Amino acid sequence: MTASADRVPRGLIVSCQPVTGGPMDDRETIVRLALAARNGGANALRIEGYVNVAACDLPIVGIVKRDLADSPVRITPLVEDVRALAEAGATVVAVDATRRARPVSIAELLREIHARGCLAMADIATIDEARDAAQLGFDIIGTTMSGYTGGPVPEEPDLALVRECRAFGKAVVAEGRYNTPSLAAEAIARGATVVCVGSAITWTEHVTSWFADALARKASQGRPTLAFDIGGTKTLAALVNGAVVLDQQVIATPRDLGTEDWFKTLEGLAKPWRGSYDCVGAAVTGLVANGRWSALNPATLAIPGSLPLQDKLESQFGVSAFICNDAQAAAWGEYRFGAGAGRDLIFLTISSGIGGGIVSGGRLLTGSRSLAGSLGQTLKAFGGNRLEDSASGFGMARAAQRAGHPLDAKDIFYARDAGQSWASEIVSSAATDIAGALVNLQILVDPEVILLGGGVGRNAAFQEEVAECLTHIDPRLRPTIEAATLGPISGALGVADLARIRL
Ligand SMILES: CC(=O)N[C@H](C=O)[C@@H](O)[C@H](O)[C@H](O)COP(=O)(O)O
Repeated sequence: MTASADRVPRGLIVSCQPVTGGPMDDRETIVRLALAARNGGANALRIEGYVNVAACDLPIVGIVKRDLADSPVRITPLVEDVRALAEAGATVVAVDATRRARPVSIAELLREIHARGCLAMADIATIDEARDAAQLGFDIIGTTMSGYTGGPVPEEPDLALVRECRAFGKAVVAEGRYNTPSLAAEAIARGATVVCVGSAITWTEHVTSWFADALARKASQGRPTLAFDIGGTKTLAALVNGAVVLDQQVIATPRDLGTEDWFKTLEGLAKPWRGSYDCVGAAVTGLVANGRWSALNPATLAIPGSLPLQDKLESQFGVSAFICNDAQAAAWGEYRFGAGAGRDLIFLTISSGIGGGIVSGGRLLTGSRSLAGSLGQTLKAFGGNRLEDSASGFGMARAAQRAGHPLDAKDIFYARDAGQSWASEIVSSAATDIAGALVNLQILVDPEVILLGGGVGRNAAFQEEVAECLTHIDPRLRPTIEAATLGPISGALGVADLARIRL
């Protein structure tokens, strides 16, 4: 271990930075917070302002915060800040090391930190910034700025970034939104050298608001939610209370997605219910990540670019909004109010396309990129077609077209029932593909039940064919298949419930 690594604090750093201008924002209170943190087991402190740094006796990560007119960089932006912190006795000097416009280069700040005999900590937001900092020669990388360089601040800490930062062989400080002991412990499990906690320990205002908000949310439960389900063909708007749809309207999905007119159309649908709801949820086809909506398969719905739908809905309706992939929302709907009834489940909708959602351990799994459960996008073979290309309603219609029968899925089923062999072959082939995918899902996720929804998925003949394929599978690997029960309202019920949980 190098001499500098020896001086890096371990365990817990407590950030003692009272809310600026708040009732605790004075030096005496900072010192009291610092002493209390030390008595509780903190090994070091993160302190803002060189005067405050001088007043405390634990190893200190010192910073100076400034609001500059021409740069968004706030943490220790100037060489004179580094100097003052070092003179005040900081062990570590932390600087904002994000790739944003700044008055002084990161390299210059780093030189000064080391020249003054302090350890240098880079407060970064991305893995590329971490790499830059490691290459420049910083001793410590902190995830401090993750979530704070634009867009809505996430609720969870960036544990994935902690793990990635380990690659550079530097000490890693997990910092930012480690608001519970178990999240802090998880950061250590992911390879953090030390965890820095601020708000949850020293921001009385924040901790108080967490409790106050939770109580207010509870008090508002039982109020209706405005829910949308925006699919490739239909858009449904509903006023929902728990499992009950109080009212609903359905229109063909307008193609001017994301335009002002389109938002006006949504507002028009919800007009009769104005004033009756206090949050809005939208279940949408395609990919939803960080409140933005984009297309996974533009053939289903051509969503223009990456749409900040969550924020837009919030400003359009003036209440808190939540958006989610439609199949994931439907999985949650079936779990809360439908055939899932509290069981670990996978919900698959097989209609014009194929979507899916996973609920495990009482949580909707969305995954790191919100792809979890998107079965239709899985490849049948590497470089080959997606499952959706062959086994969906559209896929079956394409196969029928190739066989000289330009019919949709519904008519293909009629033809099959009428004994047409070409139709039987198409249905069997789709059912076989789906059965294989279901076995793989069972092995990968091992749910108690897989629920089939959508026009094709709920077709009795299709379900029989799938069941027939599964009889050849080892019973230990064979999934339990049931029909979903909520039908076209599952996504709206699910997203309304998710929106309310987050409220
Ligand atoms: C982004 C930024 O300016 N973070 C600041 C850095 O000094 C502080 O406001 C945070 O409180 C500190 O990072 C600890 O994080 P949390 O309070 O979430 O435990």
